[in-house]
Amino acid sequence: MALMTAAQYEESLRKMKFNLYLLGEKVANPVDHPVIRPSLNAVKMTYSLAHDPAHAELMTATSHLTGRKINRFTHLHQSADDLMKKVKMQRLLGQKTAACFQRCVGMDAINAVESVTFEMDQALGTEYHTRFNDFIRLVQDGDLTVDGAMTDPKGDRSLPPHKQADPDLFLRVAEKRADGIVVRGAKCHQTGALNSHWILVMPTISMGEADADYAVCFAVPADAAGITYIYGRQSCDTRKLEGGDIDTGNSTFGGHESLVIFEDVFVPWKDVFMCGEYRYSGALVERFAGYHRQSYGGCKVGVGDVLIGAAALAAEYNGAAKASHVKDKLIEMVHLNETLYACGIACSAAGSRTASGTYLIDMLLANVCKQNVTRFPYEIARLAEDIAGGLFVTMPSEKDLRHPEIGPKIEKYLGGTAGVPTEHRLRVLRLVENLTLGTAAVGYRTESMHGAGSPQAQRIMIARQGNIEGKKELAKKIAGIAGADTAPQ
Ligand SMILES: Cc1cc2nc3c(=O)[nH]c(=O)nc-3n(C[C@H](O)[C@H](O)[C@H](O)COP(=O)(O)OP(=O)(O)OC[C@H]3O[C@@H](n4cnc5c(N)ncnc54)[C@H](O)[C@@H]3O)c2cc1C
Repeated sequence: MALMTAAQYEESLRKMKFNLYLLGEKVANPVDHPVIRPSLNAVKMTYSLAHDPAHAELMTATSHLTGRKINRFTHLHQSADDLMKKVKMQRLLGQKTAACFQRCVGMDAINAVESVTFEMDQALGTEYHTRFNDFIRLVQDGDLTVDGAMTDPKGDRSLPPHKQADPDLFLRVAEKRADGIVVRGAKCHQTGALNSHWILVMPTISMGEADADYAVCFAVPADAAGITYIYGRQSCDTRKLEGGDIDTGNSTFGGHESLVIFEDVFVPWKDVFMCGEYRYSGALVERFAGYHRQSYGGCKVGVGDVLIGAAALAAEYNGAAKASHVKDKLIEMVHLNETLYACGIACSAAGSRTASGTYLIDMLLANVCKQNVTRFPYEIARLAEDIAGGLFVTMPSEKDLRHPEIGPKIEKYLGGTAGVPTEHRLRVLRLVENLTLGTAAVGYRTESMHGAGSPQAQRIMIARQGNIEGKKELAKKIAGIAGADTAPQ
């Protein structure tokens, strides 16, 4: 089986035995839990669209390892065209779900680990890449969802891992055995962890020699013994427990994040892809972050398309659609959204081949892409809130709308343009709320800020790759400045 159906994917998750806590209670069945279910539905879309002939070109690829047709989320990019198709696929899924569909972190992680392990084996004579290819075959043939786990709790941000008051604040190798390693620590903010079959753990920062125990990369079944999940709260999440389908804004799809704790988890050597080679941790972090910064030039754009559509509908439903400032605000939203897309496509088109054959995005452009992502969705959300009017945060609940006595009063007083049902107006306003302040704002706003690294992380990469010295030489030549300067650097 190289392509699972959405139903097979759901069944495969039912067989997982997660040790999960949500709202202070142990959850035996995450698949049917009303708080979690929308996030499963979003990942399911990555499976169902792969079977739709209309989307097969974006959603599937040919494995360079087996020659079989696989889901693009399990593919190792073999060309710049593959990189561009990835971004287009992410936009499509953002449009279909208006939420985080979670499968990108694993795709970005496998691509980063593949090229780095190749380079490690070439330089060090290790066998990490051979092992990793076996893991990739498993993922591709089984059409598995992988959680890309990079972010450690990090404790005191001014201290490296080995200087933390608690040695487990970065995930580490606690014991090396003949048959494998035992790891301890945690990963925070893990997107889609409970919708994943495997976790691919990577180091979170560039490490030095004293942190060699923390320079560890491995894969582990997501329900392995010793792993505990504590489900992350999202704004307005308990609305999903109230019944109805208006107040959630998007009752079908969502995303999720989780705190994942590893307490002496055993990993056999076959699934270990870095263990102490601290010099390679920086490259792994940079490549994973680079791919993920590219990803946002697709997924956030697709979600942005839905938000722009919702704002346009809100204006139509309250009679303001023809106002020139509203039209101009919608144009500005499109301009910002397409700028993000242009960045995602550009860093893909300018991608290049790594030593392993896997294609890597242009790092400078991917970092510029993400830097824009830390800003533009906020502006798009601001404009959507402007156009929506205040009702999207003050309107009564669905239960009030359905109430025999007060429902008709809501119908009468909260209607907009004649002929548009009040319920339609309220539904679209709840969607705006969902994307700007509700559960989906986790993905659309704060993940845009911090996901794939906080803004400063991109500025460091831009400083490193921006070639200011080269630009100075260009200016000197044009200005007719010859010879060396003595000005302090
Ligand atoms: C919705 C969401 C989903 C995510 N999904 C995933 C996922 O699937 N997998 C994954 O691995 N990670 C994931 N992340 C984690 C993401 O990569 C981190 O949030 C990001 O790297 C920032 O880390 P932090 O949240 O610990 O913030 P912090 O490190 O606490 O940063 C807060 C601020 O402090 C600054 N700062 C931090 N350290 C230093 C320092 N040493 N010196 C100077 N300034 C510093 C930062 O620049 C920032 O301004 C997700 C995050 C979010 C919000």
